[in-house]
Amino acid sequence: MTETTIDAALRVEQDHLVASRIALGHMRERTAAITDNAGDELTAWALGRAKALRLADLADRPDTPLFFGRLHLTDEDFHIGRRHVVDQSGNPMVLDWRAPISRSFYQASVRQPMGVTRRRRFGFDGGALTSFEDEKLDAGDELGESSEILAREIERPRVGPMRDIVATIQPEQDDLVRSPLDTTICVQGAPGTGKTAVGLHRAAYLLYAYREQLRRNGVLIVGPNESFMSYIQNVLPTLGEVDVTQLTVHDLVDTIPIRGVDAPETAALKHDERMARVLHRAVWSHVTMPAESLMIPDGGWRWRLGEEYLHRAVAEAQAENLPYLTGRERVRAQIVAGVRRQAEIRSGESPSEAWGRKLGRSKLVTTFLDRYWPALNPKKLVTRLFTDDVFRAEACEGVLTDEERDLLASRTRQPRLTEADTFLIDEVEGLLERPTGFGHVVIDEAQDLSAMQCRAIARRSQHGSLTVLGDLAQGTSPWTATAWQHSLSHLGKPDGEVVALTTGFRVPADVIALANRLLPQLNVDVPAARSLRTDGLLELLPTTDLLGTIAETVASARRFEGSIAVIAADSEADMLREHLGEDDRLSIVAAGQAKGLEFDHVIVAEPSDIVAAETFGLRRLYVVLTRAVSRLSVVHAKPLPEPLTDNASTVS
Ligand SMILES: Nc1ncnc2c1ncn2[C@@H]1O[C@H](COP(=O)(O)OP(=O)(O)OP(=O)(O)O)[C@@H](O)[C@H]1O
Repeated sequence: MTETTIDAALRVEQDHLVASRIALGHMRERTAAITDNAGDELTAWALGRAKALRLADLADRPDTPLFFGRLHLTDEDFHIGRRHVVDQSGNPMVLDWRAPISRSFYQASVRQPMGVTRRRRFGFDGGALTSFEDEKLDAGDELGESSEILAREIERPRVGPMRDIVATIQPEQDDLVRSPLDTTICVQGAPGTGKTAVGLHRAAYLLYAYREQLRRNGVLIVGPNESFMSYIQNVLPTLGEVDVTQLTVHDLVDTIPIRGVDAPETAALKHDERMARVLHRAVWSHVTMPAESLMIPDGGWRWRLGEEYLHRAVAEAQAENLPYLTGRERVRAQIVAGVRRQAEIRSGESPSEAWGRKLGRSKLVTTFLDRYWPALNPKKLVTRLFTDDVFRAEACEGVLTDEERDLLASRTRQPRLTEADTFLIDEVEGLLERPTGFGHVVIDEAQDLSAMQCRAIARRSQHGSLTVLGDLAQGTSPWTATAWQHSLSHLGKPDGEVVALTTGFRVPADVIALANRLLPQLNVDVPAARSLRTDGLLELLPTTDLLGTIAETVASARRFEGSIAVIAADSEADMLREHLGEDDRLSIVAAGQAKGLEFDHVIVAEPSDIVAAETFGLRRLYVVLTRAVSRLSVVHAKPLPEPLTDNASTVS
């Protein structure tokens, strides 16, 4: 195309963008005009909520493109964007990226054109359309990873929270994003390969493709900590999905105040899967077989339920594998049924439902249940496990060693409950009653979850599916996963498929090459990342004045656009924060908090201290080094950790 035909074509596209924004405005007006005070209060509330969600979905964000691509099929063409936009007569102006036709925008290739003759990608500056790039697939013309628009997108300076990648999702990512609702997938992705992005886009895709199903039970996103949650929290709303629950794994079970801290070996034990067996036994040890008959006065009658009948009622409820409290109710119902049958035989008619309810709730029946199948309080039960030696010994017998059992013992009658205890209490709650489950759960940084944390998630996704995201090489928790199969079993989805992502979109090639030197020593079997990015800067800066060199490096980092982070061992972060200050562009980040985040320029302070600070220190360093989007400076006064010393010289 000549310069002028390109300009003319661009103008036509810009006009289409303006027209689409106007059409979206009309759609919003039509939605706003829908009356929501029809019917009873509940219907009006439901309508009002649906309308508010729809309006939020139709919000125009002037700083993001309404469409980012155009597909020419043999005899029709479509613009592809964030949501459906139709004109006043209902003709499509923009197709939602999640619609079935849009799939070919992400997947079509010269080898498999999927009916696409030409694919156009648009370049944007904020919400303004500035360029386009064509691939004439029918003429054998395909850009793939060499697309300049893709390069610009992954090289752009990062500011603020995470953005969506909807315009440039790559084919292998798209396969994961569009996998069906009934499939659980586990993505083992090297740093910066887009795991988090894929998980969030999958959530948005499922909410579109299975809206009715998911409206009932919803979608949950689980992440490791608050800073990570706030980093990702805007992605789904910009994709039009506002009705999603986003929680840290701690908030998922957060019902009691945490006042204590466990010794490391006690915490590790409490997070071990064997605790599930201990708790199961502790709960069910409360059920005993009735050793008496029950006389029930009812008006002028006295009904008798024999020991054998009651025995059978308890045994059958126990055999049914129901949640504990449902089992208790089952026995109550059997008692009522037994009396009802006698009353029917005696009088020839069946007593009313209200009679049955009253009888079931009577003091006599409840006292009987309290003796043989008592109601339980999860917090009290867990506390008793720590404080009652006999109870603990019985629950742990044959499951834990004596030393392990003793680790659970509390020295006080009122032990201060710890973070690990919240998962034990949640496990007990799950044994008593099934929690309401989500239709789909996305779990990020899943390699760090313990067996008991996985089980807490499993309880909330029993009838739903999962997207499990993580990287075994970045596992740093004391109970970090060593194989995805274990995590998937604890998550209740042993058949989930494990898929690897290895193309890196964040970390420049030189930086990933440095980080990859650590991989052989991380004791995990994962494929290394290859970077799509050949730009970037890596410098190793030995110094005798650590603080001075860090301050100088920060000053020179400010010459470039984008975010800067100084990442240091947790114990040093406060001191550095005091020394360097923080502002819009500069963050001082404790190594323990860096997971999942990214910054244009990362300055790593004294890597050997980061390694020395914890058991999985080398993995922590691997996480820290791979946070860099464009530039990485490693400042050190002590020798570098051994794997980094090979050929270590200033590289740029
Ligand atoms: N297809 C893509 N197009 C453009 N940018 C992408 C694409 N995929 C990923 N990215 C960008 O790459 C960066 C890394 O993505 P993301 O954080 O999802 O990776 P990750 O695998 O979760 O990384 P880590 O495990 O290191 O935390 C983000 O800035 C993301 O926007």
